[in-house]
Amino acid sequence: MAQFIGAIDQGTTSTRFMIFDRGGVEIGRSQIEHRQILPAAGLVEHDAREIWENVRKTIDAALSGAGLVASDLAAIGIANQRETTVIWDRATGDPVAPAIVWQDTRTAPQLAGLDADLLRERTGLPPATYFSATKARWLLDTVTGLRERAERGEVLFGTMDSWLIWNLTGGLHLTDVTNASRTQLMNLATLDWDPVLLDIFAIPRAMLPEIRSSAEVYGTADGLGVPIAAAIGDQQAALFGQTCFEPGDAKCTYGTGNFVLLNTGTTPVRSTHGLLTTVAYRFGDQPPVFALEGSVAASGSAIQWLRDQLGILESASDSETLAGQVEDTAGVYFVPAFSGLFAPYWRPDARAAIVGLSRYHTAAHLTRAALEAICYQTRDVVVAMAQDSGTELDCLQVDGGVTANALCMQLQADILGVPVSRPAVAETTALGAAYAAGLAVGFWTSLDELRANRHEDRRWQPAWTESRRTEGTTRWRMAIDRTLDWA
Ligand SMILES: Nc1ncnc2c1ncn2[C@@H]1O[C@H](COP(=O)(O)OP(=O)(O)O)[C@@H](O)[C@H]1O
Ligand SMILES: O=P(O)(O)OC[C@H](O)CO
Repeated sequence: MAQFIGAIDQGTTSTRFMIFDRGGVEIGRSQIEHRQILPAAGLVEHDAREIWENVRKTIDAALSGAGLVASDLAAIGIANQRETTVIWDRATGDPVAPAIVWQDTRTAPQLAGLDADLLRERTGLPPATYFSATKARWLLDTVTGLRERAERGEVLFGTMDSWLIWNLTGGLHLTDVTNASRTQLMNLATLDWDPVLLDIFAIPRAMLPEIRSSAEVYGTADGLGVPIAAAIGDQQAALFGQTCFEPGDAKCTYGTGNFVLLNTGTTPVRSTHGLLTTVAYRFGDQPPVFALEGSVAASGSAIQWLRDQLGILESASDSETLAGQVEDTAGVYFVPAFSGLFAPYWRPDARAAIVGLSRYHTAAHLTRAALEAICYQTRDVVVAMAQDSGTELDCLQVDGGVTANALCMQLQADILGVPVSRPAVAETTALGAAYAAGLAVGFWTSLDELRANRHEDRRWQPAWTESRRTEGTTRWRMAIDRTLDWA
């Protein structure tokens, strides 16, 4: 059998292809950033064609960089940014419009009048611009003739997993259950498209992909001859890559946003504190495993904003050096509600605010406030999770781009009041997709094998006093209040 597994990690800011061996050790990688298309305030788009080209380029580059060929891969798994919506022409394969990214808030007017209780009951999700349903509807209502073409089955809807599977396999139209659970069109009880939801959002069923499990052979990648054996939303993939296989296991991934997921086992737990109920993974015909999720829209993107829009950082990693020049934020709080506030607040009317500024403050204070914001937002969802599930974390397992920032991880332990643990393989999203694909083709045969692959790289202990933490969280909450009722 081939000795390696490949994983596509198609994220919000970049696309990676990673190659792992049986011990979960990285053997090769390639990564390409794609354009963030920001046509107006609140609008975030991607070029799906560019993303597909980057997938092809990263596969080729990672293989050649590692001195391997496609036949060295036993399978490929896909992890992807979720909710981002692509509609493409079935005959030509061309996207009909730019992909609408999960952070995009253009569909806020659609939220008025939606039945929140019905949506939460059927989908585990509140009404929000975040999910795919309003985005697909917006395209169908806005692109001339698109609705009629969708009803005739001439155009297809998909999240990034579907778009990539379609292109990789030369025309299979599939999604996995974790991605489908983020469209707001799938019923959590039946794990199928729900006719009532399709009616509410006016989505023709003819354009929807078939829902499959997260780990099974869907088809073979054209030109590579390698089975595509997993598709899983990137946050669920990170949960899997962190080996959070038992109810009560949780992780936080810090990328463009923050995403805390708690494995709740085979029974979905309904949130009353602003969290999402979502599918964590489903393997073949085994029962699905569910998760509670706290999704935070902007975390690493606040660092990108300081870099790209304000120009006060050369690179994201400079944030650690700059913020380290000051002892604290000297009373500054930065709430990066660029896309409104997601969990646990769900306030599309919120917009970002920086409060507490005086002439004394410098770029260092602002950058430190951005790092603290990443951590306060995680704390907000961890607190909601404890209220919903009764699970008090004794340690937070972390991964994602921002965890390279040791100062930020120390602040996270300080603000949370529990230790923070980073694994040796920080690319847990790609690793989770690789694990799922490897299990599907028998490359790995048990979860214990995967558990044995996890090693801690570094642990941060809380250093703040309880009173400093209380003061910080109280002021943070006051800053949150100042962002509301704005958009
Ligand atoms: N050293 C760092 N300190 C703070 N933020 C960082 C650092 N390195 C990367 N980031 C942030 O992490 C994000 C990229 O992380 P990644 O896991 O690749 O995200 P995604 O999967 O959303 O594309 C970017 O928003 C970037 O600003
Ligand atoms: O691409 P990431 O890592 O920012 O994750 C995005 C999430 O999947 C959005 O729900």
